[in-house]
Amino acid sequence: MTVSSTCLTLAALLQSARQKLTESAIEDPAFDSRLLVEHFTGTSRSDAIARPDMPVKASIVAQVEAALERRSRGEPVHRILGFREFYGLSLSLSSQTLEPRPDTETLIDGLLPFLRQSVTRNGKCRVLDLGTGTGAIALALLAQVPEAEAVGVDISGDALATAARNATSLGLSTRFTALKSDWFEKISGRYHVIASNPPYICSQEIASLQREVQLFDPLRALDGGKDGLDAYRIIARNAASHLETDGVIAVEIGSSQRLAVTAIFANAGFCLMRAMTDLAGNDRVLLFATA
Ligand SMILES: C[S@@+](CC[C@H](N)C(=O)[O-])C[C@H]1O[C@@H](n2cnc3c(N)ncnc32)[C@H](O)[C@@H]1O
Repeated sequence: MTVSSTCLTLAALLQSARQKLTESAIEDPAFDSRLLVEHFTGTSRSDAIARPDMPVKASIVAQVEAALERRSRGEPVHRILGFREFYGLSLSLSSQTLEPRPDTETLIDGLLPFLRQSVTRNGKCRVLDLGTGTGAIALALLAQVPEAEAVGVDISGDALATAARNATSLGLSTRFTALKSDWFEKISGRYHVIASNPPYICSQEIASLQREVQLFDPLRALDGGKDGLDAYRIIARNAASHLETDGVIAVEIGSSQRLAVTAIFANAGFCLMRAMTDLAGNDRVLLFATA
């Protein structure tokens, strides 16, 4: 059965949407179809239980149908919705922003104690988020620590516009500055926290990524150069000039990069304070301080 652009009940729409995504071999058809139907119908999970016979207008059914078509062709569900949740915040996406991943929330968990310590010690905390994308890291930290301020750097003007929009819609714009810069090029001053989830995939591995990632996440957000480590070398080389004495650097890494990234930062004069794994138990975040 395919979704047709006629009036349907909510239950029938949910069922046919799920069936379409199952037939298209989408990995989690139940989850994705529910997200799309709820978004376009303005309903919630409880409506599906309490009001299964609720009529859905043909025009809304048509919107769901178009979204299912996009999903069937491989477009990630959050790209279709135009937003994704990150650390409890709803963040708008654009074509030049990476979709923030749940694994990156590990970096927020690792950094929050340092932001709070810095506020206790200094009355403030200045954060530099290198490669800010949607603003995910900076905005999640600002939302948790009201005394903190952040500069979000990116090389993509489109990503910075998206990050600034997200800051405004979350009521965080007075503490967030979006700055176009090639890593540290336009950075002046010192920060208590330098955070980054840089591109870290080896160039030659990009072609073998999942099609959702390869086709819909921007290449600039993924490609870390020949060995995937280009951005870490730049960050490690420049961090000392922009870190407060008792400051902390936190980087997200690929699951096989722990030793290589630790060596890059050690050579630049930093010691590993903490290594953290993600929800799947893979190495994901490293925190460094001045040695
Ligand atoms: C993996 S994405 C991370 C986005 C976001 N911080 C997150 O965690 O969801 C890497 C980001 O680095 C940015 N980037 C790539 N090269 C850059 C450069 N030379 N200078 C500044 N930002 C850069 C990309 O545009 C992208 O937004």
